[in-house]
Amino acid sequence: MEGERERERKRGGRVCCVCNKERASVKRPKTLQHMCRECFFDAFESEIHQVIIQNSLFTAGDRVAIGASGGKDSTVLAYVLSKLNRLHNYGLHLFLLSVDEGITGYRDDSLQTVHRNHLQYQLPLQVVSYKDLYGWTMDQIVDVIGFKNNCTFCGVFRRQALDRGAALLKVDKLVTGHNADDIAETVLLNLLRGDVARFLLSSILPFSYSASFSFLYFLFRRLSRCTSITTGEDGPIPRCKPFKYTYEKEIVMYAYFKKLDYFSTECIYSPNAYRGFAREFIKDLERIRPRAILDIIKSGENFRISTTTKMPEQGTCQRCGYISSQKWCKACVLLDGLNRGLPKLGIGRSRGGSENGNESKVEKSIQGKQCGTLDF
Ligand SMILES: Nc1ncnc2c1ncn2[C@@H]1O[C@H](COP(=O)(O)OP(=O)(O)OP(=O)(O)O)[C@@H](O)[C@H]1O
Repeated sequence: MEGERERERKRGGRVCCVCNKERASVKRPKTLQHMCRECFFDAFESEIHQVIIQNSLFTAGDRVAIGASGGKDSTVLAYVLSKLNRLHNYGLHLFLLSVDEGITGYRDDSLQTVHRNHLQYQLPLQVVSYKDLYGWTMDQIVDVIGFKNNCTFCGVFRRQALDRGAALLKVDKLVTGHNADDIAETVLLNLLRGDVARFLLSSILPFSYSASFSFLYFLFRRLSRCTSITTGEDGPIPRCKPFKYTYEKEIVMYAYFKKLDYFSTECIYSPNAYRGFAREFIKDLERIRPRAILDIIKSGENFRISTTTKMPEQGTCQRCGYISSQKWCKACVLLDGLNRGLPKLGIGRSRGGSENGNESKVEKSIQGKQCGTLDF
């Protein structure tokens, strides 16, 4: 063993810290360990397996839809989940589920990747489109709403489209490729948008108690939801994030070394400077201290809603039957605005006319969702 290390050192390289035989060709971003490719693949896959087992994400026989965008995260997820399913006999029936938002020059290209993945991984594919479900493509929505609030429409519509596609496939669960960086980023963004410090301060003043309480309630609800590995258990289809603890850099490395076929262009309608800034900030922290990503997730997890807090009652939308705590679901409110030529109606700019216009000021102030939040 020592001889092997010595020989490698003389050749100017390092030996893999796991097998102690092969030349290390990877420095794991999460642990900074030097590993050979095969040991990196093993470590990467077995960590995801542990997350799946420890969190009881699936039950044998489950039908599971993988939200497939053609990007690196969902492509690696489809590949790894198929592999683990075979290797550990999970007994899952896996499907690819794609939402075609109708974004020319972006989603049409990435969908071609998904079609190839469907053949490469031999997984059945279901595609649902905004055009079929809502009568509008994102290109058409951007024509009327512009670039500023289009992510709100896209996020709300995608969330529902995934549920509708999952219902068509009759699946028990939906998994998405949200990774540790995405989750840390969302925790940070929710804190930045919510201005916790100010609200914590005002919550000690009696006259502003109820406003502060409702604000913290919404903030904590978002924080605990965005860090939960499984969400939507009270909704139509539970959603899981098997990559909750998987670093983005490692997903990219894995996809690169495995030569997986994925699409890597950013959405043309989502410049989102604020999220980009949070992303850069997290990458800077990671450079200094790789654990920072996991620590931020941990902090988000620690914001829990007290079990005595009254949750809003979950009902169904009177228009389309989708789950909603209001008379109309958010997608119907947005659609109503679009169809009436008042596209800003549902995004908190105008209150007029909406049958659903009884949302509190507090909820409105935090509902401007950006593309890529974990709320879709
Ligand atoms: N159009 C879509 N159809 C199906 N699933 C989607 C779609 N867009 C996003 N998702 C799911 O949501 C996850 C996170 O989406 P996000 O928009 O944040 O993309 P991302 O971080 O670039 O992920 P990816 O690399 O998989 O595109 C994706 O990994 C995928 O599982």
